[in-house]
Amino acid sequence: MESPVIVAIDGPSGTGKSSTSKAVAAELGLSYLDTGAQYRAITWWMLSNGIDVEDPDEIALAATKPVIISGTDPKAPTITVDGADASAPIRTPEVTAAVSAVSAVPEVRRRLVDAQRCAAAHAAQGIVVEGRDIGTTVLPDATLKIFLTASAEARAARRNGELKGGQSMAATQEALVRRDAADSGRKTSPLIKADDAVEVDTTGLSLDQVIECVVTLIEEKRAVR
Ligand SMILES: Nc1ncnc2c1ncn2[C@@H]1O[C@H](COP(=O)(O)OP(=O)(O)OP(=O)(O)O)[C@@H](O)[C@H]1O
Ligand SMILES: Nc1ccn([C@H]2C[C@H](O)[C@@H](COP(=O)(O)O)O2)c(=O)n1
Repeated sequence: MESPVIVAIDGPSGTGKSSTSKAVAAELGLSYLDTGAQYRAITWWMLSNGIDVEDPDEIALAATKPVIISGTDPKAPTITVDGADASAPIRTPEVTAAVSAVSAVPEVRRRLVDAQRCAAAHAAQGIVVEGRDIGTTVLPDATLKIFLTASAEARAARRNGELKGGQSMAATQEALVRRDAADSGRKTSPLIKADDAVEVDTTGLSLDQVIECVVTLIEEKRAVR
């Protein structure tokens, strides 16, 4: 029997990882895992429980306390923390501002990477997993690795479209670039392209074109297995 297809999609913020991964997984009948949502969920728990998110030792001591569960249906992904729906609170500006610091703590990464590998191992039809270190660390034997990129200007414009004008383009771009620098500069599992990943620059592509490109790459891999 053919082994399930495992797709790793990494890249900086706003390159289209979530939108692409969900659509590709839904089209091909695969599971979907948003690992950024898990780092956001643990960050939300830390902020809600009075943990100093500037103190890596305090974060490390608390890292195993919250119970984080991700639902992997690409048409209705879910995330709960200690049984409560966390899908809205993990998207607040407070969580976005703190998530890079929390996700740089090795104890946080260890527990989430274990959960991510477990989800991939149990996906009977295969899975699309998106994040920052999926191809390099979490699933180094993935069937296909994609690294999405886009200019900082394009990414800021996309984000501002979501924020519906609440922030200037320059401020959005500055926040994106600062988060990328923190995620790329950390010691443990930094954001970096895996040597064997296919880089797709999405700057001049529509979302539908990116989805089509990734589906084609997966079909090509499947055809030669
Ligand atoms: N190729 C594209 N062209 C235009 N808009 C796009 C494209 N890809 C994604 N978008 C839009 O850009 C925004 C950000 O996309 P998405 O959330 O998928 O990015 P991401 O890489 O997962 O970001 P983050 O890492 O911050 O979660 C969304 O509003 C999405 O609809
Ligand atoms: N595999 C991952 C996924 C995410 N992170 C961290 C770094 C990001 O800034 C943050 C939020 O991710 P997003 O929801 O914007 O995709 O989570 C990570 O370190 N490793």
